[in-house]
Amino acid sequence: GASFAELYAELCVIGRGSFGEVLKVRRRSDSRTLVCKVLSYGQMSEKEKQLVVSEVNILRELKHRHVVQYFDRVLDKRAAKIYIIMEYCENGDMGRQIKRMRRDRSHFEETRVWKFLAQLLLAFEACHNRKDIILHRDIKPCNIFLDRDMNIKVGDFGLAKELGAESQFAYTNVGTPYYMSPELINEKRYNEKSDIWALGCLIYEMCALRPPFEAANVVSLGKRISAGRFSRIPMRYSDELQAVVQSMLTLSPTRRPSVSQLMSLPRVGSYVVRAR
Ligand SMILES: CNC(=O)c1c(C)[nH]c(/C=C2\C(=O)Nc3ccc(Cl)cc32)c1C
Repeated sequence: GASFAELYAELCVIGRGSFGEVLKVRRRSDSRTLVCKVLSYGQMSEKEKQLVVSEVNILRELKHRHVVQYFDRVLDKRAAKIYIIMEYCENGDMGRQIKRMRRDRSHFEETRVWKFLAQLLLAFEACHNRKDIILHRDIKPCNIFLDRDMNIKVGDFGLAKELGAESQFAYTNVGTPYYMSPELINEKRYNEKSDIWALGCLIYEMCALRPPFEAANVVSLGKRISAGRFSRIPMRYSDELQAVVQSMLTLSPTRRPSVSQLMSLPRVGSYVVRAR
């Protein structure tokens, strides 16, 4: 088939992940601006290659307005690279937005935080309802993207997640696992409720512009998370929002609300726009 360069014009590098680069590209056929994740699989084991193939196949099936849309993939056997073409999100990642808010001493309006929560829950609902999908499990601000209207688009970090786990890759995910849930610290299995914990950390960070649990190193971070104490989100936000964040940061996974319980909250429901 046609090569990557024949189909897409490379515009610039807009991100570097632990797995490769994220390029801004223009599709030659219709001049649409898209994004391309370049994965070099030269050093991958057979198992990792299989993981990439299965991840991409899952990506292709998942179509949801709050999940980053997958468009195409191009394999370059000679260069041992796979190009994954996805939707361009003009407002970049949430991590960058939060940094900008902090720098400008600004903040997200409460209504926008509720809207983000509703959109993230819709994306999770789409993922959770497809038991087979392992897309999320690495929810953090830099994996959440925003389109030109500031709508949430959950990234496809499944690739990085699987590759990073056991690959010889310089898995440069040096970030501190701020959103690690208590059950993960106690080596329990990861489950949907671990996503709810991470979602609670994310919503908390959108309000406080810093994560609920911080520490100098992973060990003391683990202790703080297991203790489960964190300060209230800033007073400009309602007790209702504080209560929802508090419920998602419940230490016991079984007592943490599920996606559907959170979606049934009246304040959340008012922001849930159901596809017709
Ligand atoms: C400074 N960063 C940016 O401006 C930026 C913008 C405008 N978009 C992005 C990233 C993506 C983007 O726009 N679409 C994406 C789809 C998948 C993945 Cl893993 C990343 C992206 C970034 C990192």
